[in-house]
Amino acid sequence: MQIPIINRSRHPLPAYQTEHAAGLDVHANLAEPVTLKPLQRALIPTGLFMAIPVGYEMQVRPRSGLAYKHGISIVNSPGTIDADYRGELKVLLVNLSETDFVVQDGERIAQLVVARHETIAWEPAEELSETARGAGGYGSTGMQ
Ligand SMILES: O=c1ccn([C@H]2C[C@H](O)[C@@H](COP(=O)(O)OP(=O)(O)OP(=O)(O)O)O2)c(=O)[nH]1
Ligand SMILES: [Mg+2]
Repeated sequence: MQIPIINRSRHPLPAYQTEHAAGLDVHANLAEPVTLKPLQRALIPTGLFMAIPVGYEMQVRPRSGLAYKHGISIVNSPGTIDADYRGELKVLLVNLSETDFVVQDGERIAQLVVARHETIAWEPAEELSETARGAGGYGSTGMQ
């Protein structure tokens, strides 16, 4: 699938790092580094603008390496980019570690996954079909 994109950053387009990767790594586009103190969050610009085809969404997901090594995650993970959004793609990073983390210009801060989605219409009902689970949840089947 092709997705129209405008790149106003100084960096390459988001790219798959391996042949069958699901996510395209996206770069921070910063005039200067951003320091995230513990539990601090920041909206990191990418300089990218795109037109996702109708019927698809883009998910903005954390990178596991940044999460494991530095406690960097995404507050609204997975972020949702709508097909009708034409603004700049931004990534809402949060520092969940106990030490400062510096986001550098050009750093691969997140990965983008494009997924198909349904558009539904509600069908108001008085009763729902019966199932073995019923209303059980939140650990109702046990923890092991
Ligand atoms: O991580 C994200 C999440 C969202 N967006 C952009 C694209 C998305 O289409 C738009 C709105 O996102 P969302 O619906 O999650 O936010 P909202 O708080 O509901 O804002 P709105 O009222 O504008 O929909 O913001 C980003 O750039 N990065
Ligand atoms: Mg919204």
